[in-house]
Amino acid sequence: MDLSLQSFVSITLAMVAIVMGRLLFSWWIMPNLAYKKLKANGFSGPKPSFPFGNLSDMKKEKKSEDSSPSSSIISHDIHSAAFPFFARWQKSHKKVFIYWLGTEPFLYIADPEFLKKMTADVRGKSWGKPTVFKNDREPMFGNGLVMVEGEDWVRHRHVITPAFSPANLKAMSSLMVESATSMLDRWSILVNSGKPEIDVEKEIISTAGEIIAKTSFGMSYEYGRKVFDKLREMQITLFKSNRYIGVPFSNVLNPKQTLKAKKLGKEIDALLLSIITARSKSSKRHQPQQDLLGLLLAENTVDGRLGKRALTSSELVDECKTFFFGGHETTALAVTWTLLLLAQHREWQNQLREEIREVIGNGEIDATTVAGLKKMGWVMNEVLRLYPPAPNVQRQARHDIKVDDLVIPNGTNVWIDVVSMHHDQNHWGQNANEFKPERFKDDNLYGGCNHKMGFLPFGFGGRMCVGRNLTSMEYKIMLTLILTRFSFSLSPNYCHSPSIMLSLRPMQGLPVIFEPL
Ligand code: HEM
Repeated sequence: MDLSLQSFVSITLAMVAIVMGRLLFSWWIMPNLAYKKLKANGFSGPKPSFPFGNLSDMKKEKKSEDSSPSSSIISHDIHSAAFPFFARWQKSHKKVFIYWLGTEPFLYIADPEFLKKMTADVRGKSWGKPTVFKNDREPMFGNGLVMVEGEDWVRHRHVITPAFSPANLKAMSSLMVESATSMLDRWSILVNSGKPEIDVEKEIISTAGEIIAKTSFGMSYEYGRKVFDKLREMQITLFKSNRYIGVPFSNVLNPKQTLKAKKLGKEIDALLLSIITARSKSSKRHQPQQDLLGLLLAENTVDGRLGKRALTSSELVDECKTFFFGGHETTALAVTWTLLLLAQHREWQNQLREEIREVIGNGEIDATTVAGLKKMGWVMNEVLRLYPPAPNVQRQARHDIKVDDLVIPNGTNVWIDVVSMHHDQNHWGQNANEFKPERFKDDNLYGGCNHKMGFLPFGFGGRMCVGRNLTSMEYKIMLTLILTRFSFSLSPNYCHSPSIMLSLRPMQGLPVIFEPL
């Protein structure tokens, strides 16, 4: 071998060794060090295997659950349907244990008291989000509020919170009424033409998508509709693929989808940037637009008040995507699950109609009037308890956290099982799995749960959902409009299969039979 070939081979071998060493370090040594520290606290958990961790078990169990013959029986005791593996592991490892997503260990928590002790002294800016999810959901959230951390999170939250103030939300109610009314007009045409059965899940998700696009970046704008269509396409592309979160090179398993999502991501960013640039120019001459982007732009530039804290154009792009992905499906699923429960409990349809008559009568449906619908608020809370659209909350520790005499080490991934806590009879009583909106009558915040961390539909602490008031308004507007136009019952074709696809959704849709009032 001549000298230059020899040195080429040695350099190549050295580079391969460095790459292999780095991979070994990040996929084997680091996770195992983290695992050892966590395990030193005495936590147990299911046995993982490299490189899938416990994912194979999780996927297998989900499949067998989906094809269960009992899936047509309607039970609200859904934990073992939504998370069969967690329900099974809880039997051997109780409510706090370690499991693995690929090469990443996670601390699983379904015990509100443990959660309270662990989170009491950690401020919003001191929480991180698990790196595996940040990577996986990068095309959806980028550096938007859901994923940013530390001082950046404080800066983003500062600019964004005022956009969701009651006064600003009020201005959005007419957009909601408009979109929901055109959905119901479509339903009326179907019902009147002898097709009273409608799969409401798809309908409501697409209407909520339209509403969030209008309220986020203004669909009436030149590029608004295009952004909306591409955002939906990206969502389908990302979640159609069989995903192996935490497994090395998992993106390579679906190269086509990964490339398509990347391409769509770039196109969406470019379109949103053109909207932002056009708006920034015109807002100097006109009143700010009353959608979230318009409000953020105004907040960003008021007399230079925010100075260095202002969001950059690319951060604003990520926030628009965050509102779309974080805000429409969750809200739509809250309405969808409500239609299931109200179809089963027609006495509650009547009670809500009665309340609408008393509170709104023939008046206008808007932010102020729907705010007076108290019973509807109990129903919303009870639905979010039984069928939480965000079925888990994830965090990553950014420093060591003490829980009594245990230490949860810096870097620990945390997975909080909201579905389990919302159905726990130890905290909600014997009727935990029954639909009883009246439990929120005298305890609007906690529904009589005996633990303050037992009801977390919108998360907790400083990082609690920023869009919860927008959701409450949209939910009440949609439901009021539906209840005043139709009564409804469940179709015999409905198959009860609550499943997790990022959100908690009815896997086989929700066919409902409508009768005009
Ligand atoms: C039923 C509807 C909704 C549910 C169940 C829901 C649930 C959640 C949950 C569980 C979190 C995580 C909180 C935590 O980590 O403790 C969250 C955060 C967030 N949500 Fe929502 N959400 C809903 C609607 C919305 C809407 C309508 C928007 C915006 C238009 C929105 C925007 C966000 C944002 C930006 C965050 C991140 C907050 C932060 O980290 O500071 N959400 N939401």
